[in-house]
Amino acid sequence: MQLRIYFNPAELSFVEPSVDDVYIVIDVMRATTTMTVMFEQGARQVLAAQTLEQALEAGRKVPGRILCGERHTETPAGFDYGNSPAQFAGMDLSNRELVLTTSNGTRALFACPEKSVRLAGCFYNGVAAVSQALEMAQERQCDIAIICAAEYGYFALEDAACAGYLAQELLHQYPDINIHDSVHGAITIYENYPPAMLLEKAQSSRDLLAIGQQKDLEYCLARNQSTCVPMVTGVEHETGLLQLAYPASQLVEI
Ligand SMILES: O=C(O)[C@H](CS(=O)(=O)O)OP(=O)(O)O
Repeated sequence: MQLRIYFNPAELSFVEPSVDDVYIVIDVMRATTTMTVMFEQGARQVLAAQTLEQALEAGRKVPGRILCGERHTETPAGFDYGNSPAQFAGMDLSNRELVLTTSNGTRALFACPEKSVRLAGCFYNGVAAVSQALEMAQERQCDIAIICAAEYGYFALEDAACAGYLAQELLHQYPDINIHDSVHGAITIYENYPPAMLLEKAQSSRDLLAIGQQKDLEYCLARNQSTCVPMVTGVEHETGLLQLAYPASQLVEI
């Protein structure tokens, strides 16, 4: 079994990513942290949309869906909520369906091979995400890839550091895994930029602080507070949105 890390979803277009591998997509600030919190709060399903139009259409099709997301951190017109994990942590989402479109995280899910196993990982669910990925990779006898969502196509320090954290945990759980050069790089980044340092140095932290979202940072930078691991379970045929569920008993297609 091999582990590779992609620091930017665009790297996938230079290789032939295998549809059989298990992909952990990381967008620490904030999409994959937000998804994890949504399921913690009881959500039945989260539908990831690439565009605002797709999200609005999915909301129109099924009354009762909650429309969430952002563009440049702002809640788009016609949406119910933004992309704040702290806000969702205060809501009862029992049995609700949410539609989510964000600048980087939801797009990264779409960048992975269609029909591949995709898990949403972050500091908040780190150990659980790694355990789930490992279990699935062992069952399928496949490799694991960690995809950093990055920031508008640019390297994002917090995603790379989180990838290093997950890789360290994976090595702890399965020391025999073969690691690619990218893994050494990510672990070095994590060792030099643990969450306390990311709070100060990561551009995304500074951006969230500037708009008064410091509460979000408490969720995004906290390690292992959740055992929820959102997973892509299929595609909604009418809209093309990716369906994410947790727990596995709610799996739709895969
Ligand atoms: O909502 C977020 O934090 C970001 C938007 S931005 O990159 O900070 O402008 O979206 P995400 O897709 O969660 O990275």
